[in-house]
Amino acid sequence: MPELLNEHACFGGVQRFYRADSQAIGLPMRFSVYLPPGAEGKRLPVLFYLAGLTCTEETFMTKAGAQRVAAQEGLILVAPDTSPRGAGVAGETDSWDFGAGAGFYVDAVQEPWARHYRMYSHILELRELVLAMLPADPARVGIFGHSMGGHGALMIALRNPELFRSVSAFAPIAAPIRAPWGQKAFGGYLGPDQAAWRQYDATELMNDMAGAPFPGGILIDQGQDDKFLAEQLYPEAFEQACARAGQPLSLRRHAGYDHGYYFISTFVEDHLRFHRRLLG
Ligand SMILES: N[C@@H](CCC(=O)N[C@@H](CSC=O)C(=O)NCC(=O)O)C(=O)O
Repeated sequence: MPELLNEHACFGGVQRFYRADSQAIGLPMRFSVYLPPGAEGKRLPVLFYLAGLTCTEETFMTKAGAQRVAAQEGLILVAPDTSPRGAGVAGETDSWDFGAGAGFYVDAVQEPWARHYRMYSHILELRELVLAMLPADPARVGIFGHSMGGHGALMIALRNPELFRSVSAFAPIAAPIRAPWGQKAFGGYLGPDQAAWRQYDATELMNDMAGAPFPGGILIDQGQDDKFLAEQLYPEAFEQACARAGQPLSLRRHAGYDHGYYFISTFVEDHLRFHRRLLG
């Protein structure tokens, strides 16, 4: 059973932080949950948020300001950590864009990462755990995220449209195969064979689609003053792949906004309402 580490009243609901043994990771993993008011005796929609490089299960809950709208909309929010912690891999905390805090939501197959760095499987396992422990409706689960996690949300949703009914992202690393961050992570976790990287690249997955996996649309917000935009993010590649597949996409470009949580907190309400509308 998950261990409740702490909880805080928040907008009439409760903000909780948990630790639970992870079969996928082989270590305890932390995650956070926001439970809106009035959940007793109900089955509520659930929205997973995947955070970016250097973040933890706390970042979104403390910085995005999402709980007020989640309380209004009756949405459960769940935020996992971004990597295993304390895996004991030599050098895992040496860089901020690979290793600890940078799991990239893939299942590593390269040593020495393959034993614990299995974040793709962890997200799917956490979905099952959350559905079993919370007043959650398994037919109404959405996913979104930011940067590394924005890409993780797109990629996991595209691979599992039967498990996630809605998907959106803030400034995702939309085509990681083309990005220095993605090349470093996929090379390290998956090895040199780039053919094996495609299964974890949202743009490549969308390029392979014969039709729209999310006919209700996908929402992406992107700041135009994002210092990572030109080198790392490639939203236009994902946009072209969606157009090719006939996937409706709302890619909103915002002048003046950067990559950080001031940007996310500005538009998070739109994302929560977007998911609530699609999840019902
Ligand atoms: N240390 C880095 C900056 C790291 C950073 O910007 N992380 C982003 C996610 S980037 C892609 O996944 C983030 O969300 N940080 C947390 C925050 O509170 O802003 C550098 O030196 O540039």
